[in-house]
Amino acid sequence: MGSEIEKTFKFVIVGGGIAGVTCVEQLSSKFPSEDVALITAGPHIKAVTNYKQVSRTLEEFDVEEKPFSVLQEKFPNLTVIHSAVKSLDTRSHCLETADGRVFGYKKLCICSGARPKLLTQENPYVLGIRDTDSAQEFQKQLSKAKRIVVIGNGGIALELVYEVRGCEVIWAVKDKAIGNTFFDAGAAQFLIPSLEADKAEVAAPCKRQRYTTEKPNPNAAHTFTADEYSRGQKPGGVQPGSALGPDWHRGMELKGAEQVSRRVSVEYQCEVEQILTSEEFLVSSKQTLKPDTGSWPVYVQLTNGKTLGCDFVVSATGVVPNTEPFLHGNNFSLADECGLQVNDHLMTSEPDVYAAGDVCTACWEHSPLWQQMRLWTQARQMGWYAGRCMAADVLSEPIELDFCFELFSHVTKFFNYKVVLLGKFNAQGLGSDHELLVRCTKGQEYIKVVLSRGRMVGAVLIGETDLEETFENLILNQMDLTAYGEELLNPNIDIEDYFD
Ligand SMILES: Cc1cc2nc3c(=O)[nH]c(=O)nc-3n(C[C@H](O)[C@H](O)[C@H](O)COP(=O)(O)OP(=O)(O)OC[C@H]3O[C@@H](n4cnc5c(N)ncnc54)[C@H](O)[C@@H]3O)c2cc1C
Ligand SMILES: NC(=O)C1=CN([C@@H]2O[C@H](COP(=O)(O)OP(=O)(O)OC[C@H]3O[C@@H](n4cnc5c(N)ncnc54)[C@H](OP(=O)(O)O)[C@@H]3O)[C@@H](O)[C@H]2O)C=CC1
Repeated sequence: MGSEIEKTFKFVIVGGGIAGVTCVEQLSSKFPSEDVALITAGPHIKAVTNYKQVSRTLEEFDVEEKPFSVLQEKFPNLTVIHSAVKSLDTRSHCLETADGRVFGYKKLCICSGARPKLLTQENPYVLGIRDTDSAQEFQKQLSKAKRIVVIGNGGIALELVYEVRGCEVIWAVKDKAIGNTFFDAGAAQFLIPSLEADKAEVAAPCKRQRYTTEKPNPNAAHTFTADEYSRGQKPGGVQPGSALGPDWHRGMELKGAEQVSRRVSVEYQCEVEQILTSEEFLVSSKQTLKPDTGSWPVYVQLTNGKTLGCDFVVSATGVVPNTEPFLHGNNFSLADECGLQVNDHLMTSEPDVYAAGDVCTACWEHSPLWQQMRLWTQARQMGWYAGRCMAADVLSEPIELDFCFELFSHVTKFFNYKVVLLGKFNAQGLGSDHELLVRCTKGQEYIKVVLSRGRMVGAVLIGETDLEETFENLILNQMDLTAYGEELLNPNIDIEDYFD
């Protein structure tokens, strides 16, 4: 590092997303007389508001994009540094920002999030969605589009195919059913009619977490390349921001150039073979490819033999943790998907360096009912727990793994239905050692329970089932339910009262 250390802070947190901000709040309030710094590349911070613990593990909260001043006014001991971290030296305990300043730390927490794992880099016709700016760029491109191709079968794809209007959407998934990341084929079958129905006809709106942003920045229309994200660069004067979250599309018209309502077709069990420009397509179509009608700026060749022209491709194909600037010259252990490995105290393999949220990979021995998913709730829980672990370390106090890591729980909304996922909701890791109970009322609810050796280990609840708390208890207390058999889901038995 070239420059002199400008200041050494007791705690430095990198990243102004949910994980980083929650960690900052924890430490700034616990140590009001110590210097705390938040270094973040994005132009805003994410603040959790209206936090409510719904049950032992289920929580609800809203997220708001706020200016830095909100945090600084709340915590006089906090300094917010608006710049990307460019390099880290864990031996000398200091880091350098993109604007050339060097800061020291006693304890560091890396909460730099993740970036879209795009199918291909640097192709202007392949978009990813991560933050407010990339969502606005998507909206801009969509307003001129007649057809888009969405690749991926997880959260973003599920949201987009349902929300986009006025544009034909072709959705290509690797699997036999939609929504593979969140549920099974049965749930997919329950949800599929919603894609065909018009928006107003389907499930009644449900209460859920909200996401609000500052007014859009008119100069902020820029799609960040993965490289820009990972290096925290500053293209066009703007910085990569933190990830969007629930209801990010609310108040944002996701409308294409056509006068049609929702028009979605699904291509199952296929992947992208290659993405071609119109020129490449013309050349190859003369040889082997079967031409699609019309002329499009970009063509997607799928492994099922189809080649589809479209205005642009959305690569909703997961995320890759933003570890890049921190690794060089240090000795961080990385997980397969490149996350910073953390132990049950959220410590990385480097001394005094912690990590939380999307950037890290939970490498402790998990509770049999919990798994990591890169979600808003887990980012908040990890940020909060990392702050507590850092505090305990400084105070030489013992600390046990927080209860929130006992049971996986996620509340969200897909196709306008409330969706609750608990424990091993997709029988993850159970092999054949499980049985499923399912109750489904078309257009109303889908309930699936995963049982292993007579005990409930997971559940998927779609619709207003009101069963989440009862099932959460049954999963946590591991009661033997063998005697109840299929009666567990008998609609004529009020299971809530029964197990109360
Ligand atoms: C479109 C979309 C919809 C989603 N919907 C949901 C949902 O409905 N429910 C749900 O639970 N989850 C959802 N998620 C996932 C959720 O938003 C993320 O898991 C969560 O926000 C991650 O928080 P984080 O703090 O770890 O990272 P981020 O929010 O990505 O924050 C990372 C921060 O680090 C900063 N940063 C990055 N690199 C550097 C650097 N080198 N130097 C300094 N700062 C840096 C960034 O500017 C940013 O402020 C969604 C994600 C997306 C993209
Ligand atoms: N409501 C919610 O909870 C929401 C949560 N999110 C979160 O935001 C983040 C980003 O969302 P998203 O991008 O949808 O990520 P997800 O991880 O949810 O889904 C990625 C999907 O893309 C598939 N995929 C990966 N690589 C390829 C490829 N090369 N070709 C075709 N398909 C591929 C994956 O399949 P496979 O798994 O088989 O690799 C998976 O189905 C995630 O952490 C997600 O959890 C986003 C929106 C809503």
